[in-house]
Amino acid sequence: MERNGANEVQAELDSVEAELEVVELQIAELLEKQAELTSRKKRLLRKLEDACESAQTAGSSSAGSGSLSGPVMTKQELLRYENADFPWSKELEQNLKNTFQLSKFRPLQQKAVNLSMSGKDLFLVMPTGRGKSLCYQLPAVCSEGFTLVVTPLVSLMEDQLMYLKSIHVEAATLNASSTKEHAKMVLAGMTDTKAPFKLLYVTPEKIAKSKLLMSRLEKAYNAGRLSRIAVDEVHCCSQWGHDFRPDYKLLGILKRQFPKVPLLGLTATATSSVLKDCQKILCVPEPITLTASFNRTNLYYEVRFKNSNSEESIGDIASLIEERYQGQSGIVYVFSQKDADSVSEDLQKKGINAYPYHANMAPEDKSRVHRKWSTNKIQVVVATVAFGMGIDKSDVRFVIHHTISKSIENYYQESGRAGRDDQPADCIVYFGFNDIFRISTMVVMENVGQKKLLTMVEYCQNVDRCRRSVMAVHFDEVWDDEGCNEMCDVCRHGNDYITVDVTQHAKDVVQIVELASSLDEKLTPLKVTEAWMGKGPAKRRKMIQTTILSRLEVEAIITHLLLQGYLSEDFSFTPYTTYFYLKLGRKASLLKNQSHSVTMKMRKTGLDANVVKVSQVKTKEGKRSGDNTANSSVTKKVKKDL
Ligand SMILES: Nc1ncnc2c1ncn2[C@@H]1O[C@H](COP(=O)(O)OP(=O)(O)OP(=O)(O)O)[C@@H](O)[C@H]1O
Ligand SMILES: [Mg+2]
Ligand SMILES: [Zn+2]
Repeated sequence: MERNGANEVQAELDSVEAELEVVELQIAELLEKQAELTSRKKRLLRKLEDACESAQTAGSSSAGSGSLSGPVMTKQELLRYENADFPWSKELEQNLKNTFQLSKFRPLQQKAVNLSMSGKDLFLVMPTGRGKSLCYQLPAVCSEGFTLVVTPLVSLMEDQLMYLKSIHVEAATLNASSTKEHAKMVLAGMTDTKAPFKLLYVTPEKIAKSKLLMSRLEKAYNAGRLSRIAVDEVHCCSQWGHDFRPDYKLLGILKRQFPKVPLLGLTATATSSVLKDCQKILCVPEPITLTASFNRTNLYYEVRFKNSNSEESIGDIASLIEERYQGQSGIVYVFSQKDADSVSEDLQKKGINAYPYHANMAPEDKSRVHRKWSTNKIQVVVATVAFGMGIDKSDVRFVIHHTISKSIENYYQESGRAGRDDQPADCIVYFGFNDIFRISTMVVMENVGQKKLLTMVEYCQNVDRCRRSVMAVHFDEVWDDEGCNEMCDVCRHGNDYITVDVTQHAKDVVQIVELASSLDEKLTPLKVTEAWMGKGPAKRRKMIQTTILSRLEVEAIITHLLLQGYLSEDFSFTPYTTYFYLKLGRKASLLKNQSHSVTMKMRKTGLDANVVKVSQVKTKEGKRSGDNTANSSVTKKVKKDL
């Protein structure tokens, strides 16, 4: 009797505990939702504030030219720097036209130049290819003495020197490959009143390691000849940035030793927390931050599904290049050096003038490919991310990602090589299921590697928000959906989505993973996919619910479950490789709750009434059909199974 009583109590206790677990997860979900809403609220308040302020100063601030911040000046005060009535304005104007041969400033350039000419410390965040270099080159030409420019790569330096030489601006460089005589000449030139150069480019290593350089800089400083310090790619200071370089950490010495020299930090991608970190590292007390809108209006963003069959995606890329970009210049970014070689070979076989580029090539081969591509003798460079910083070809009409990037920042930067001439250009990413895990195991050691990768996956998987708005939120920018102008696949193909209930699918997949774990087995995403599709061992098939969905659909749903936390990653290390397995995520137990449902937004194209419609978002017809666009084909078949 007593024993029975104890059993009953135990059973009730178990059930209460299970229920409690579900409640706790629901609380966690709500807290997540609260955080998201709070951040949206903050953004909207900022937007409102901006709107009120610009209404007060009607007409004086140009829309879309970016936002400003900084403790030293109010927005009102900053407006004055947009003007051309400074003592140096005439000289700037003349040099802009005659030396740089540019007809007018681009948004924010004039303000940045004026602020720097006034001796202010400045962080300039401006999308790649917008013309950050001019913001220190022009002041350099119009100031006494010289500007010290810190650049992370020698190739970047050489490009700039070549360009400056072509417009007859004197510039010099000091790096590891400088000869003794050259270095001697440059060091002497730093205090020469005849000013043999206006810009001196150095690597951060030089500052960190060369006492001689520091002592000459000090002399130049005391003689009033060090007019400005520019730190290019300033995000390299911060470990949170996407391109951390240890030597940048030591650059604080510059501001500490030369406090009166204005410093200008430049970057294309830095969130406010990265900038704060850079500010601390560089010892700049109160910089003004100018942030140009990240929005590159001439770029069309698109995501396409990549089939696990690589032949198919190469064929797709080849016909795109042949049909849409005939005779036009472009880049295909790939995951690895091996991929660079094989993809370019495949494209060559299909008659496309493509060449590989990766870090492991001999330096002369790399520069030959770069040169030939720059002069249009090669149409397509098939490259790893080694082909990155400093690529400044203005007429790149397409950047195709054969594999997703490892973060949104990286994607923004890489795709941003397109359309620097402001003419229309396309940024297309091929989104493949297996690539997620290839990259995942590569970034496993990085602090926030997984989190960043998942934001990229979210960008690709998403079909219910403008691609630009996804980036804007990521870059902390206030976003207005009209800013896209149908220049992304989501906006262009109409806002015609439905929400599909995938609860039963989620339960089936979770059951597969659960079963494996009860048998002490780990499943890779590929194994989960195959098991669910009924391709696993016959004995196992009887114990699970298999599906008739297509591979792409299965992959889309598993990706969704991973992004939503019903599944999560489980790494395993061997001396040779890292394995990615799927395990139950923190939300998996929510599925035990009868009332819990999992939904997924999908494009409506081709759907009929069999689909479980939870809510129909909008029904505007798209301008083009979106068949090759991510998720469209998924929805077509989900209906069969639902
Ligand atoms: N006011 C302007 N009008 C027209 N073209 C300009 C203007 N300012 C700069 N450019 C051109 O824009 C191109 C890109 O400039 P720059 O290399 O400075 O970009 P960036 O912002 O430093 O990009 P990245 O982040 O890739 O380094 C150059 O070819 C430059 O000549
Ligand atoms: Mg630059
Ligand atoms: Zn859009």
